[in-house]
Amino acid sequence: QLTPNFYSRSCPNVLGVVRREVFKALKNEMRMGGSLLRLHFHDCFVNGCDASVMLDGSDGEKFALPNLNSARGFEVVDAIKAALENECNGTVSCADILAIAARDSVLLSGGPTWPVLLGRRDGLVSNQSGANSGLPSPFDSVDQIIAKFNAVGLNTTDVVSLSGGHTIGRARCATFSNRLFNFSGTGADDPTLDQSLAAQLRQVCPASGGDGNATTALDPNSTDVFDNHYFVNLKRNRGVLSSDQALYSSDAGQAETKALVESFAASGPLFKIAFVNSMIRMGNIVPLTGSAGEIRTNCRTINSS
Ligand code: HEM
Ligand SMILES: [Ca+2]
Ligand SMILES: [Ca+2]
Repeated sequence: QLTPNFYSRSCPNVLGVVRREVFKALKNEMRMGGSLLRLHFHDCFVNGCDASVMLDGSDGEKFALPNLNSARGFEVVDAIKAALENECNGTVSCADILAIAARDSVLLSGGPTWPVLLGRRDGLVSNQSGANSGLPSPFDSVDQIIAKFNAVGLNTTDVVSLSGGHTIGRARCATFSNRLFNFSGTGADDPTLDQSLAAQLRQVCPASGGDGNATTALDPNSTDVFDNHYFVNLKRNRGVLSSDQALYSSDAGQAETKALVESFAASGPLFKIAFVNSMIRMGNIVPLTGSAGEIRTNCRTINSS
């Protein structure tokens, strides 16, 4: 059972310390807000929110396809952890750090805030395979993505509201360039991709050669601001990932996701309320509590006994 007051006696400044470190990181690079939000998501979907994503080691989640050359922000988490070890050693879990840093990243990007529930403990294992099978892919259908959310206890509303996390951050060409050239062997672009955006994206991701790691904003024209513009984009066929656009355009019986996109596009406040609600639900995915797991000293390694 998580609670917002978990550290009120053992580490009363925890929230201030994390806020200060996240602020520093975003001042240096606004994109880090997106990277930290995504890290919490990738943690919670694999073995629950237990900081498994943080563990080093060649069979760890960091080497799974959705994370390799993609997940970022590990050094910022290290800095937060070091500051907290200084403040109240052996007390705050890496899993809770990821949850607070995600909340602060959203707030400092102009989004909503909420009381973060705390008291998670850190897990002892991290496997590539769990991340490969549990994390949604940008090439998944809406039905496949819903199934992966259902598998961790989240619903279709959570799929759409949390996809709104793509209102900030960036994506590499490798994750969407299949939409730009000879889409699914049709000889043309993805028909659900706006032509002028397609032309823009082809500048970033040229057909041949170029830098496969080049990136573009997931929410063109509102990159660093946590707003509902992402949903407005979807209504204009301006979603960057195929999995984004499919929430609105999929003809595979997804009237429900389309209706949710419509309502979040129409109302920023409605989106923000739904996002907060879903973030709390995501942060509750099978947390280790009580004496399960441990409080890591270094987020990258389990404690030696
Ligand atoms: C619904 C299924 C989802 C899919 C298929 C998906 C896929 C992706 C992909 C492919 C990228 C780009 C990665 C790269 O370029 O290497 C990305 C980035 C991102 N995702 Fe998602 N994502 C999903 C859900 C979420 C959720 C639930 C959140 C958080 C609430 C989230 C937050 C982000 C953020 C903030 C970025 C940008 C990260 C950065 O700039 O470092 N995504 N996502
Ligand atoms: Ca995890
Ligand atoms: Ca935005």
